[in-house]
Amino acid sequence: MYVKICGLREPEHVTAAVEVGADAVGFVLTRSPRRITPALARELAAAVPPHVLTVAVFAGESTEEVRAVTAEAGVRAVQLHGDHPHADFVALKDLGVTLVRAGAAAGDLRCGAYDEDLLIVDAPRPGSGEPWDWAAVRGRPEGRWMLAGGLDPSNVAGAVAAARPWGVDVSSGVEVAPGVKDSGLIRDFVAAARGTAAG
Ligand SMILES: O=C(O)c1ccccc1N[C@@H]1O[C@H](COP(=O)(O)O)[C@@H](O)[C@H]1O
Repeated sequence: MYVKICGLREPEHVTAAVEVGADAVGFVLTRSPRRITPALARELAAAVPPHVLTVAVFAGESTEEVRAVTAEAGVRAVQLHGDHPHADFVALKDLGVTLVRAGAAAGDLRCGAYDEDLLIVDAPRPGSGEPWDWAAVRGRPEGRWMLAGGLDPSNVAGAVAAARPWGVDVSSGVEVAPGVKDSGLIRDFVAAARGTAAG
């Protein structure tokens, strides 16, 4: 089970995510209580070992802005929310980073349909922490896709059983307040997602 922890802002939480075995860590570079500067993202990404993917999260910015900010942040993947056309993903191919397409369950659910490398199937309002009907997508997405939206340590195992994703992505569910992560919740989430939780 691939696990991405998103919206990280503090070195201690990046370290916690890496230590408990997260596969990817996300930095939000778009409008959000979790937004950080490209310079801080670069600093945080520099401490992440190469086997963990560093992801910059955008929502609706132009490809020119995505390109410039990604270079400044020094990350290895770009995650695009919003109604980006296929052409935007094609235009970003030469960045040489992993491209992640994120959207609600209403869109095209085939990973690769837009030349992306990974797909995230999310709630209608990304980063809101609102659960949705995860079971409704079971059997529909194809390829390397992550389930997101309202996941937390207490519900992720059930969500995985219901939707059968390749991976999971979380932000709000490992926070004690909007934008404030908790290392214990990060640990619990990764364990629960992989079915290794105690008790
Ligand atoms: O986390 C944010 O603030 C955010 C803002 C804008 C676009 C995407 C954002 N995060 C993504 O939303 C989901 C997590 O949602 P939740 O908070 O766990 O319900 C995930 O894909 C994040 O990468």
